[in-house]
Amino acid sequence: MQIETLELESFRNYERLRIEPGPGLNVFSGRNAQGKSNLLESIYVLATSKSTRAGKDIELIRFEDPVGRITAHVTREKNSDVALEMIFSQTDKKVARVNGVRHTKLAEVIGQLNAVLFDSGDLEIVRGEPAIRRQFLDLEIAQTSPRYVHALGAYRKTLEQRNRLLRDLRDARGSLDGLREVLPSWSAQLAHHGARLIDRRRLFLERLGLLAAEVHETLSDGRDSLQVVYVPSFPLDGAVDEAGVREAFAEALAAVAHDEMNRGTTLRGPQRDDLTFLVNGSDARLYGSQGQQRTVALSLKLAERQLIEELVGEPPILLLDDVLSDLDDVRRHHLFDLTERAGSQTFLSCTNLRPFSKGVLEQARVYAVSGGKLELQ
Ligand SMILES: Nc1ncnc2c1ncn2[C@@H]1O[C@H](COP(=O)(O)OP(=O)(O)OP(=O)(O)O)[C@@H](O)[C@H]1O
Repeated sequence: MQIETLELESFRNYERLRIEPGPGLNVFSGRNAQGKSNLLESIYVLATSKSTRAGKDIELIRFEDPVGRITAHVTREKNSDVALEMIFSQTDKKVARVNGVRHTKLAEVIGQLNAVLFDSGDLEIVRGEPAIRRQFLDLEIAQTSPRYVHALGAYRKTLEQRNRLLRDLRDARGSLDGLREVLPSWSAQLAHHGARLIDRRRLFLERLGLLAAEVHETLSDGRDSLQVVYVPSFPLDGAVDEAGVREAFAEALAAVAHDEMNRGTTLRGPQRDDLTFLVNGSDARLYGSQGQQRTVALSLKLAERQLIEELVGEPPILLLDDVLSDLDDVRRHHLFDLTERAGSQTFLSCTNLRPFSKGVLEQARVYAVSGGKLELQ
């Protein structure tokens, strides 16, 4: 999968831009606030229809302009080449075109181009709150599993209703017998939808954990080991499949039902899941150095890259937004080596070229970024 041409029109601080990136490493170097992240963001938006930085689509349109546009010509090994276009307007909904055919349902566009973004925000996956790790899990699994997206929606709805019931029971101080009678059926529904999420998360993490451990070993030059541990909110007790998880979940809910009625909220389930990243056996969130935490985040993203490749049959595009600053020389060397061997077209932003060896720069296409303009070096 490769972007042959990328064109931006009134996107962020780019008035007009057209580039023909190389098939391997593309480096975008420049001072702060020149448009490096904006450029990488445009590719991510084209792939996923969402920005991780913009709260609203109109933030993507260049100040004062009515319409912003991203266009790319993508060659793919497994599918025919594709022309992608995404248009943002101050007044209308965003529109995407695939080979000139207009789509307003963006779900039909996602997946035409696969990209994995690594930016400084990903560090929060390691050191932030559990909710960030759950969001990471949900986003990554959703990319390749529409079934998971459905289960997630159904679970959230059921959880909301069950919590409302528990609040009613708490506020009525147990006097509403009729309400208490319906709790088991809500618990069964919750266990039904929740088991699907938990089972999928478990399988996904098994695969991602193995891949991330391999990448991590290479990035740390064999010095640090990584273990990704799934921490569900109740013991899975050897449950081997979705039915087993459902049973364990239902039992866990029954065991805390009294407590839940007193507190007015659901105390077990995937909304309380967490992940632990063990580096050499210690929790990286609590004991890891910043460099080690960054290496864990980078390993997860590179593992995700590999998983997508396994699922779609060709390597996705890699977007590395200012990730070199906290890696030592050894990790940096391995990162370049890995991305090169992986065969992913890579877009990397940085503030200077010092971290690169001569050999890497000779192979790369290097652009200087200044004030929303690019110059090929
Ligand atoms: N919608 C917009 N219209 C015009 N300019 C914008 C828009 N959104 C952001 N900018 C400008 O883009 C610049 C930031 O660009 P970007 O985030 O790509 O920086 P960067 O080169 O990656 O810098 P850093 O190294 O600090 O991360 C800022 O000057 C900001 O004002």
